[in-house]
Amino acid sequence: MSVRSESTGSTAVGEPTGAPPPARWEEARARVYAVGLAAALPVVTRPLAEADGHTLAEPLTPRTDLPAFPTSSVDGWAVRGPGPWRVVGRVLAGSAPEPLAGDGTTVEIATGAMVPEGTSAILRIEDSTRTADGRVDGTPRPAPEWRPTGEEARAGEELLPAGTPVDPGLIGLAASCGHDSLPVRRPPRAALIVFGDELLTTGPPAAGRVRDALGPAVPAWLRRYGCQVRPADVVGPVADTLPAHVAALRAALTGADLVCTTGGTMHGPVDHLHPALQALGADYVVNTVAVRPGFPMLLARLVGDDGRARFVAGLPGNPQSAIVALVSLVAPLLAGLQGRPMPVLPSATLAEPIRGRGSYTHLALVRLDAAAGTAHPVHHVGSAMLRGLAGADGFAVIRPDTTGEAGARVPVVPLPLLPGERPS
Ligand SMILES: Nc1nc2c(c(=O)[nH]1)N[C@H]1C(S)=C(S)[C@@H](COP(=O)(O)OP(=O)(O)OC[C@H]3O[C@@H](n4cnc5c(N)ncnc54)[C@H](O)[C@@H]3O)O[C@H]1N2
Ligand code: MOO
Repeated sequence: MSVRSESTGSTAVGEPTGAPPPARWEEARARVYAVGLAAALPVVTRPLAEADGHTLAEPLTPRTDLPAFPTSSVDGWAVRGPGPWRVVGRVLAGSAPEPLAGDGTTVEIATGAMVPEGTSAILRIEDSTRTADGRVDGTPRPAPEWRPTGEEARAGEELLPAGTPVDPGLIGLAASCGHDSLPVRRPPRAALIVFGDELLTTGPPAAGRVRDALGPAVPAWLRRYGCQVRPADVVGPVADTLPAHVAALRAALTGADLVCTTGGTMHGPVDHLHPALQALGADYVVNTVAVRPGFPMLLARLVGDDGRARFVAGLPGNPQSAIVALVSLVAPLLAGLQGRPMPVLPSATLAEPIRGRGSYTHLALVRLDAAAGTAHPVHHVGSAMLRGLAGADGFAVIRPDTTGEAGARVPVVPLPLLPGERPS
């Protein structure tokens, strides 16, 4: 069975004669997002405390009005009619009070307590005095001191759409809406296979051998995109033979929704990824992208025995190119698999010029100045280097057939960094 491709046309640079042309960068992203969404992960029900990092599979709606009952926002006196008021009781948070039956009566009320029916105002404790005969007196402030039913939301109102990432803010809101659990799409399970006999997994590079920089880093990036990656799912370096490639892919595909591989994406003497995908009967979703660096990146799809799609993302061996492939293809694929919207790219103003790469998109590492809204090119950005990337926030997108002039507004593909990881 041969590997089929969704694109057609003439030969690309670095590809064997007869290979289809590389996909345009935007088009490749749109295509992988669409296939990811079509293969969106199953919906499961998770208790709130275990839902962080999942994705809402249905809109979030409150089970009741919010608040569900009129709620005092102060400690004070719920009064009825004009004062002074005779104290007839007390209502604390957590109980359903009797109505205030007669004018001139009051109950002591705590913050968060349900306001008794018949209440005309709430007088703050600090604004109140006592008359000689023990009645409460004072002037309620003009603004209401309680939160009316439904002030925050109405029962059944859509608060957040399906596809929203579940974060601690959403979890708190869901709890206040009365939910015990949520219908969510589970996080994607990812695996990594590192190819390359020249790679060392420990010690300094020497004698023609380099350190595997991707085996330790890619799982951490994948986790930032919401994937679960167990240590046992990181495999390699796998021997540079076709049977070893096929066996490693087959094993990884049994448990993972997405298998990333590094290296071997070209057609050199020990590049076995393409023949291995062919042996497994995979379809190409994308096979090479008109982007520099990262051109030989690919995404292939296999259908499992259960009828569900699994994906193989071929990340080029050059380390920076591998990360370009992650932000270019893997990020939109994972968004689709999780049923999330296509990531919207922020834009920034180039502080310095960045050259174009002819008919290819150029992804150029930049540092962002959030306050100024500017992007600053970094140094040491060769595709074999990681020095520039380790100090960058993301990649400026220099579109095909353009030059990034200083002052131009360009999209930026962010690295999935956590707050505080690039202090200025
Ligand atoms: N004839 C052509 N050769 C190459 C072309 C081309 O267009 N025509 N493109 C170059 C580009 S661009 C890239 S990117 C690489 C991609 O090649 P592979 O994906 O097949 O990767 P490898 O050949 O296995 O390795 C390339 C390079 O990266 C180093 N490497 C690999 N894995 C790791 C790792 N885990 N950690 C650190 N470094 C790694 C490897 O030692 C090589 O130096 O192809 C070009 N060739
Ligand atoms: O495009 Mo390669 O991916 O430059 O290093």
